[in-house]
Amino acid sequence: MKVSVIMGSISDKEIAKKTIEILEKFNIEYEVKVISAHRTPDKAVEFVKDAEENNTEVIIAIAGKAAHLAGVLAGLSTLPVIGIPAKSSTMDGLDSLLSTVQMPKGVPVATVAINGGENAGLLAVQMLSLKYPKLKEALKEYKVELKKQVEEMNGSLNF
Ligand SMILES: Nc1c(C(=O)O)ncn1[C@@H]1O[C@H](COP(=O)(O)O)[C@@H](O)[C@H]1O
Repeated sequence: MKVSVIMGSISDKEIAKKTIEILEKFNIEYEVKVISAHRTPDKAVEFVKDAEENNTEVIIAIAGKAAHLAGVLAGLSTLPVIGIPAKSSTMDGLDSLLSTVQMPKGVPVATVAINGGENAGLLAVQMLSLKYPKLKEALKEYKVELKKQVEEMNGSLNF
């Protein structure tokens, strides 16, 4: 079981960190690579060719601006691809959001929010939990944690 986290550029690193934190919390093996569909198209093809043999079960692609990375990887692979639009330009990430989410039919990319590193990690865990029951249990515990956090917010209301 492995998740591959692919960034279009090292400038997307802070978003990748948020994803990795989640994957580590759930003890999921991962790899991180910089591959650009624009700048290194050959590497994108090569990565997808090897991905399944290397035990990758979910691909997470982070890209800003004209964010074609997730779509290209999805076009090359039958693995689920989660796209994280990165806020990296003068357009506040709306450019990346639209170019990640607006895929033509036949090639879905599960797109999370702009800079949504955590949710991309969690979505990957949820996908894997269909196959690995231990992860399902861990996700249930995570939900309990979330509930506690909201209860604490209510406990500290002070108007
Ligand atoms: N959108 C893409 C792709 C791609 O889609 O292949 N490759 C790089 N990029 C994005 O360009 C932005 C600026 O990159 P630089 O800072 O390296 O110029 C980054 O957010 C990257 O993800």
